[in-house]
Amino acid sequence: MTKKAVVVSDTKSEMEMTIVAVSDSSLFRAPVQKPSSVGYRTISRKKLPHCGGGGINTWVDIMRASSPTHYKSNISSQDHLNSWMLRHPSALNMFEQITKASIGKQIVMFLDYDGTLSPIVDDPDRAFMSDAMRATVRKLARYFPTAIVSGRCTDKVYNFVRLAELYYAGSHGMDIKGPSKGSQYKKTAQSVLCQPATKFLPMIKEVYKTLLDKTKSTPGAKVENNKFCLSVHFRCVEEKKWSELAQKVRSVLKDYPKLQLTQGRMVLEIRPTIKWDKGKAVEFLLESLGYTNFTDVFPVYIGDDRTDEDAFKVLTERGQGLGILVSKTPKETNASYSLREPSEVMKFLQLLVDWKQFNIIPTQLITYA
Ligand SMILES: O=P(O)(O)OC[C@H]1O[C@H](O[C@H]2O[C@H](CO)[C@@H](O)[C@H](O)[C@H]2O)[C@H](O)[C@@H](O)[C@@H]1O
Repeated sequence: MTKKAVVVSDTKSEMEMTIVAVSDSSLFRAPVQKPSSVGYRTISRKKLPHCGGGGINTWVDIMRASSPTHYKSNISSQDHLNSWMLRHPSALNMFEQITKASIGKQIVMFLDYDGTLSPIVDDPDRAFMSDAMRATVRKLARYFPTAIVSGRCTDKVYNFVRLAELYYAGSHGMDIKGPSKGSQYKKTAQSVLCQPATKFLPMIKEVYKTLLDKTKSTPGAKVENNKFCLSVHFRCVEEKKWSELAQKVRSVLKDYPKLQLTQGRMVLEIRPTIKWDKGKAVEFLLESLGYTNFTDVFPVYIGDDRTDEDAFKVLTERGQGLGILVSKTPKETNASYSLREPSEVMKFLQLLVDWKQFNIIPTQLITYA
């Protein structure tokens, strides 16, 4: 059967309202149309070259690719955005279809933190979420089991979010904790639910100290200890120093083949080489919540970063629920939908609350068209 979905773009253009034909089964899947590689960031989320592999230039290219100012498109950026929006429509405009697809299923919410609940800022220690966002997430958790899935360590992200009723999967899912109080969805008295990388703790501590020492002479570089993983931030490092910084990180990691390097938004992330990521954390949490049956659950994952792609991919592969990428610019993604920024994430979460609380027909809520 074929349905028609109204896609309304944010931007003033001929694409403002487009009727797209989508089949029932493809509505919540990754887009059917294969994206042209022209103008897309082609640096994939694969691991960065380790000590042996890839020259220093490869590293710097990868660092550049994570900076929006370096993003270059061969086609007009407006056309590019419009075509991307057709394949990843705004979750606000698709709200009715999303809620319809969830009927008869329990929605479970997975929310990334940085760039999703809080705006990206220069100082990682000051990435606060607004009180309004906190109040919205609190309401959301009353109606739907809700988990924060973050690259930060669980304690740190908890200190930003400060909602005891949520699940937290910190360190890219390597430190999963259940609600400490106030959740009807709490399934067990245990607080720590899963820590698959415990044996790496001494190594991570050692590398943290070495990286602090090695990078202290690079102005603007910041090393963050996320317990089971580390972040080396280069957002505030002058571009001409990126190569030097990459070289320093590389020289430290060459002695630790059991650690791998991945990349986030202007950050190099160091983590154990275990087969565990945000996608695995989502699967673990769904099982912990008792949703082993594919037909009774509708997971929704919202995130902005490359590490969130592991979770989007899991949902796409399971053919379950949907992923929403938070981005203002076109990016290669496994997510089906998009939201432009944290303020839109808040609107979407509020729509879910209103829909559940007041049973309001979603179209009455949508004013974005
Ligand atoms: O999975 P997340 O919750 O998105 O965590 C990923 C990284 O987020 C933080 O860094 C990012 O946000 C900072 C504050 O806005 C920004 O300065 C930085 O450039 C971003 O990469 C966090 O500090 C990292 O440790 C996380 O790995």
